[in-house]
Amino acid sequence: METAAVASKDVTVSLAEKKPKVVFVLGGPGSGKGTQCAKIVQHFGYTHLSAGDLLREERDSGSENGTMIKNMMNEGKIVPSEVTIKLLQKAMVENGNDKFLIDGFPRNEENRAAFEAVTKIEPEFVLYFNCPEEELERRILNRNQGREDDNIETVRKRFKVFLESSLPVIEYYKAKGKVREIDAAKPIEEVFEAVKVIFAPKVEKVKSSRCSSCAIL
Ligand SMILES: Nc1ncnc2c1ncn2[C@@H]1O[C@H](COP(=O)(O)OP(=O)(O)OP(=O)(O)O)[C@@H](O)[C@H]1O
Ligand SMILES: Nc1ccn([C@@H]2O[C@H](COP(=O)(O)O)[C@@H](O)[C@H]2O)c(=O)n1
Ligand SMILES: [Mg+2]
Repeated sequence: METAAVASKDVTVSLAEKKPKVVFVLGGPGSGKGTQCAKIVQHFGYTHLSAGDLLREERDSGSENGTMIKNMMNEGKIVPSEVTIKLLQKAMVENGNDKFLIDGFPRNEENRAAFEAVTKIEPEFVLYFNCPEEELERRILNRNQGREDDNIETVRKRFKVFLESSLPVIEYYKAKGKVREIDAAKPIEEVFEAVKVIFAPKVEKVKSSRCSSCAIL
């Protein structure tokens, strides 16, 4: 226990020194977070960390938390923040990159407040994929990736948790002017066109004065 606490402190210190740039990626189950993150990685050099994928790896690793994670996921419930944050911290410290897309996190107020308190990292912004429930259900039931939680009963529970616990987090960041909302009901390439606008470097507006070395106004 003492060793685990020390290891966790070391990770926290390393992360504080690294000061990574973080973008949170949120949206209902099946809204296309993973699909769009893969594209952002290719075009904009971020590293994609999916909280759900990290929890699935931990569940399957034979760790002491495995059974608890499995039960929570099958019920569509949110795993205690301590577990998820340790996995995210470790993944960020071990990775050479300094800019991360954190997909599916923070899922509730507890996730949000604990991440901020432990890591002292404030996201650059929150990318929010907004999509109606009927479309989410259609996508999840056609996904065929063998996920135990991709069944109609669990999807409905996950969507309820999204409305009750995750939307308030999005509202919290909206009030801080940090949410970039995307209509995720459109086809994949159209959604990515909207995503690109958000990630593309902003070109500074040229002042309307005469350029001294050329004839441009
Ligand atoms: N814009 C889109 N239009 C149609 N299908 C899509 C779109 N985006 C993603 N999909 C498909 O929907 C399914 C869910 O997408 P994805 O896995 O990216 O969602 P997610 O938000 O990561 O879901 P989860 O929260 O369950 O991990 C996949 O089969 C994907 O190919
Ligand atoms: N912050 C999180 C993220 C995910 N979970 C659990 O994992 C399930 C799947 O997540 P996806 O993002 O891959 O859909 C989710 O339903 C939760 O059970 C979590 O607890 N905390
Ligand atoms: Mg996903």
